[in-house]
Amino acid sequence: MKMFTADQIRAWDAYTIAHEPIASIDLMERAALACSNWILQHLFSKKKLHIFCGKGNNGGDGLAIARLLLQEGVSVVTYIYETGTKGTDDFQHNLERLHKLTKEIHFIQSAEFFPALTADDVAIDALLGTGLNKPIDGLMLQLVEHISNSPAAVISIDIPTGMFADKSCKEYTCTRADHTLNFLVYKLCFMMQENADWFGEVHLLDIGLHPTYYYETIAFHQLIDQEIISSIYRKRKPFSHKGVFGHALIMAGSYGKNGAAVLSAKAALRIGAGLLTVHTPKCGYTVLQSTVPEAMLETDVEEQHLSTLPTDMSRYTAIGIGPGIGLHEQTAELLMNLLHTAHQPVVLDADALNLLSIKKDLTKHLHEECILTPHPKEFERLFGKTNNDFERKELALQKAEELNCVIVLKGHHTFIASPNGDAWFNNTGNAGMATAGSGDILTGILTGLLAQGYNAEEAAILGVYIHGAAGDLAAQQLSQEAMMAGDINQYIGSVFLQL
Ligand SMILES: NC(=O)C1=CN([C@@H]2O[C@H](COP(=O)(O)OP(=O)(O)OC[C@H]3O[C@@H](n4cnc5c(N)ncnc54)[C@H](OP(=O)(O)O)[C@@H]3O)[C@@H](O)[C@H]2O)[C@@H](O)CC1
Ligand SMILES: Nc1ncnc2c1ncn2[C@@H]1O[C@H](COP(=O)(O)OP(=O)(O)O)[C@@H](O)[C@H]1O
Ligand SMILES: [K+]
Repeated sequence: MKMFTADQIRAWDAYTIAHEPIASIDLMERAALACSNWILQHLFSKKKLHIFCGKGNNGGDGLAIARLLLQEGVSVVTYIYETGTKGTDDFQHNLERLHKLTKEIHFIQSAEFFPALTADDVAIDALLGTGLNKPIDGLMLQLVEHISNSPAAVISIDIPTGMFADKSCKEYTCTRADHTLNFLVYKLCFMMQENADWFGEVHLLDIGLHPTYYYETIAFHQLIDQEIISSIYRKRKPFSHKGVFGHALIMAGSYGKNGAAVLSAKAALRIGAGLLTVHTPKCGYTVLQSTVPEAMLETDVEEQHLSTLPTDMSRYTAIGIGPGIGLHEQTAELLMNLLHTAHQPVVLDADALNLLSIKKDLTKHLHEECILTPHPKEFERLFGKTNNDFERKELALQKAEELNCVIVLKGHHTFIASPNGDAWFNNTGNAGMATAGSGDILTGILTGLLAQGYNAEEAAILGVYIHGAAGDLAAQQLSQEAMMAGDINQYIGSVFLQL
């Protein structure tokens, strides 16, 4: 699904008005209807609704929502943030219509006009939407804080007031919503960890804008969805043999961390690699042979850490390195040898990334079939600090282009930066995956997909999606608390059955 900027959404609005054609006020009515239906369906109608409106079109939505809910018999009081200036045309029009229906319209000119809000109330935040052009301050800030700090349930229309759709508002305050009713397509701001405390649960509402604009407009970011996955995923042909699905090599484990190798190895097999060899230190031998009998094993000459590449590297179609390998000097040499010689696709994770951040000049050996999978801390070690999540995303794109490799920046909405500038956010996965070993499984998944011939960008998109979707199924069955990383592997098969 394409993700548009606030400017693009505004242009889509204008395109729909011109080409459907439809009057702007009728478009606002559609948006308001979608919101009021959502509110009615989610039982908030049982409580008293306080609708706070600005004088832009976000406020216009609020006024129309007030009218639609009043017509359904809901108890509604409307408040208008008074600026002393006239509202937009659609705002004024909706104000006239609301005046005909109710006397419960109050104007807020100072903090004395703020209503008391109780736990039985619902506050609807229609103060400011995508027209925000500076951080909120003064009375607007006080009102937003009043709403956010109240015990009422808070629903923001389109976007919490004070949040910028396309840039950071980390230093500022926004409405703290329980739910945000976001129109049409996800905005960038909802992908960012730093905003998570503000927007609550985001619900996507279709307000029926013209499809042609959607199809013809280039988006800078995409949210990975079923359609994208179906276009990448290749079904197996009936006559295929195991040679077709590649030979994956996983280099993982060290003394006390051979479990990481087990998790990665199982994931590489579950995702469908034809053959798998695991390269571990000698101490991993019994662990691997007894837990992953499907895998072949090439033990290192060293007992406790990796030091030397396996003998015939040309056998492998894809390589994954990093889970549990530690930071031994000899392991760093192995990584250096690998990057100097490997022509195959390579996934670098965990300690391979930490070694890379110690020996940064090795990054010049990365190539377009390499995938780096840092979590935010590893990303920072590799590429330095950024001021906020938006800057970090930009840095990931810049580094992907500079190093000519795919960067998978892991998080709740994992971000995939491609060397060609493509930018993808993932929408599967849950907090149950914030548990030791989840990342090791992703390494195995990505290596297994590369071995099967998916290119690095395809493998990253498909792999991150399947990893999260398997995590979601595991959480449904076992709870987020009780699930363990190994459980993610158990549900990879169920995800394939749904593709
Ligand atoms: N597809 C669509 O697009 C559809 C969009 N729709 C709705 O329209 C909304 C966008 O409406 P919008 O453009 O009128 O902007 P909105 O946010 O209501 O207010 C702008 C006003 O706020 C002011 N202002 C700005 N920053 C401020 C600040 N910090 N503190 C105080 N004031 C500030 C600014 O004043 P100025 O600085 O220009 O004087 C300006 O007057 C969108 O979110 C959605 O809800 C639907 O109705 C239909 C389909
Ligand atoms: N709250 C969350 N929501 C979605 N996915 C998550 C969440 N927490 C962790 N994950 C996923 O789990 C994996 C954790 O990887 P990583 O941090 O390397 O963990 P580990 O070092 O334990 O293997 C990543 O793929 C990440 O996207
Ligand atoms: K709002």
